[in-house]
Amino acid sequence: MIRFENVSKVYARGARPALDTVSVDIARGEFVFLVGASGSGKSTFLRLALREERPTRGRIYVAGRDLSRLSGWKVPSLRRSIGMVFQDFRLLPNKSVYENVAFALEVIGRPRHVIKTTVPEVLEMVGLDGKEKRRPHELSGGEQQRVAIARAFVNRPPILLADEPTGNLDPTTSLGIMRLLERINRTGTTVVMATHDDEIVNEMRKRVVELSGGHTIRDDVAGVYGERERILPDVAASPVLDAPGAGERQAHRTLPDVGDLEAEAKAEAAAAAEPPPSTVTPPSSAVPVAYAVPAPYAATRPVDPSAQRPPSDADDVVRQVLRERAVRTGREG
Ligand SMILES: Nc1ncnc2c1ncn2[C@@H]1O[C@H](COP(=O)(O)OP(=O)(O)OP(=O)(O)O)[C@@H](O)[C@H]1O
Repeated sequence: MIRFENVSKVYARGARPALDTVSVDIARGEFVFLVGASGSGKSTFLRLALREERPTRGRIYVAGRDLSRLSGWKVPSLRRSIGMVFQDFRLLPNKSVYENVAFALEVIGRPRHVIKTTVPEVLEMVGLDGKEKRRPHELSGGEQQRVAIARAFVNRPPILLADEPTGNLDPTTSLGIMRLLERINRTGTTVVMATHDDEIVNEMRKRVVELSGGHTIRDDVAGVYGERERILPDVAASPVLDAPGAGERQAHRTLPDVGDLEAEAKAEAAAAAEPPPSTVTPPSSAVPVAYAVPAPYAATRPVDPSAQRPPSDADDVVRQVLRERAVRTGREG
């Protein structure tokens, strides 16, 4: 479905390649995490697949098309076969939830009666029925991302690309978003997600392609985020020892059943109402285990200011979680 053959990308003459001889083959229906430090080439990979950028060398095939032979007028048709989700949601601020999703169908000329039936269906699928009339600023971050996913998926593209879709969300909300992406993947859609989020990658156990300095340094069928499997092969699979401090974080994460939108919505609401993490006592069964493991790499991408909305209790919790993560990352690194 997506095939990179010895692909290199050099943005400016003399610059280090953003991607260097990368070969990756992603089959129809796969779910793939693209991980790597900031600047390793993840977004470049996604932009090349979207034909937003052209490779300097190598061949790229997407949804049966050889992108090197794709003439300009066929690019919109390629893009219709790819849904794209971003960290900062990129919703139209003056349009309602319904209009944001409908817009994606209007621009490709779908008839009004199709839009009228399709939009409510997809909004129900992402758990936003009842919120059709709200504007983006009247939604939580998780809800805004659900709108963005609905918009990306409403045309039922065979491929969904997501660039840090949980980067602005707290852990519980992120899990709800992951469940949604997983559900979309189960409909047969190929999902490729660039992320820094070690918890999510470790939890999902999907294929992991790791980039470093533009090179592919790892391609694991059911991988974890960082180096731990190679360092501590015996403990890496243990849920309690899954990550340094995982016990503390576990106290904030209620894992809803797959497909249970109501439970996911409740979990998000509970996360927003929860006191900051530092005031929560971890359950005795989840006592954090102290062992020295190098941090894989820091989540260095800053929260995008364009994604900001009026402050709420949920924002306070998110800020607190991000602060704590930053402190923890600094301590481990
Ligand atoms: N438009 C551009 N012009 C010049 N250089 C670029 C451009 N986009 C990216 N780069 C460079 O290419 C390299 C890879 O960047 P890329 O954005 O693909 O990394 P990334 O892994 O997505 O990083 P992050 O996790 O921070 O988003 C970096 O060195 C970056 O500075």
